[in-house]
Amino acid sequence: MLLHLPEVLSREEVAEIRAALAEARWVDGAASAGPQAQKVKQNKQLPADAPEARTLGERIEAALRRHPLFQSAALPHIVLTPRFNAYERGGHYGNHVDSALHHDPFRGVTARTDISTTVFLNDPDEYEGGELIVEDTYGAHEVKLNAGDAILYPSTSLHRVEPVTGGVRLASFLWTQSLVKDSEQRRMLFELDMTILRLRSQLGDSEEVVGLTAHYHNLLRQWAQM
Ligand SMILES: O=C(O)CCC(=O)C(=O)O
Ligand SMILES: [Fe+2]
Repeated sequence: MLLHLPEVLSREEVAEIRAALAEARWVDGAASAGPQAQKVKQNKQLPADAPEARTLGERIEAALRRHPLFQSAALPHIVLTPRFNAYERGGHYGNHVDSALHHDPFRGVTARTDISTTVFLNDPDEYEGGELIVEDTYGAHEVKLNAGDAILYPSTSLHRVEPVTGGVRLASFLWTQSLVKDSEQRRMLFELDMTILRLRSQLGDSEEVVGLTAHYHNLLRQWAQM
């Protein structure tokens, strides 16, 4: 499941984060990729252990955690500290799958990557190219969102960032270990949760709504792993 999260960051937050990124020290992104991804990666990143990356990353994480769709769709167990990348002058990231495990130097934890997230920090008209393409069994999906919006996709999917042929594409990206490892189970829980929300707004806490809510929690109890 690909999910668009609108307005994770406000316009003001985007502007503040971009101002801080303009002052930050950037390094070659290939250094932090595995052997396959390294060959197809051409971008810049903030060093994963840079103090300024931590402060900015924690702002992104707090904003995501406030977003009701993120909670429901990701069912986060561990959110790794968000990182930052920049693509310009033909910068791109060819087809790859994210490494199964990632270490968070700030928290000293290693997490399984179940869900990948990109938070866009530029509007689409600020750069040429730079689409995030995510492949799943239904084909290839092209994603280019407004500044402050985010996309969630299963970390199992092959994906790439097309060359940026004009302007600069800035983004924050991160991985989440979900309480529910299986993406189909997560999708069913998300759809059930959204349906219950709609029913509750129509019917209030009727007996049926309470019954479905019990099913939701009992399924989550079956499937959640910590
Ligand atoms: O820049 C993006 O949207 C995705 C980056 C990415 O795929 C990665 O760093 O693994
Ligand atoms: Fe990736």
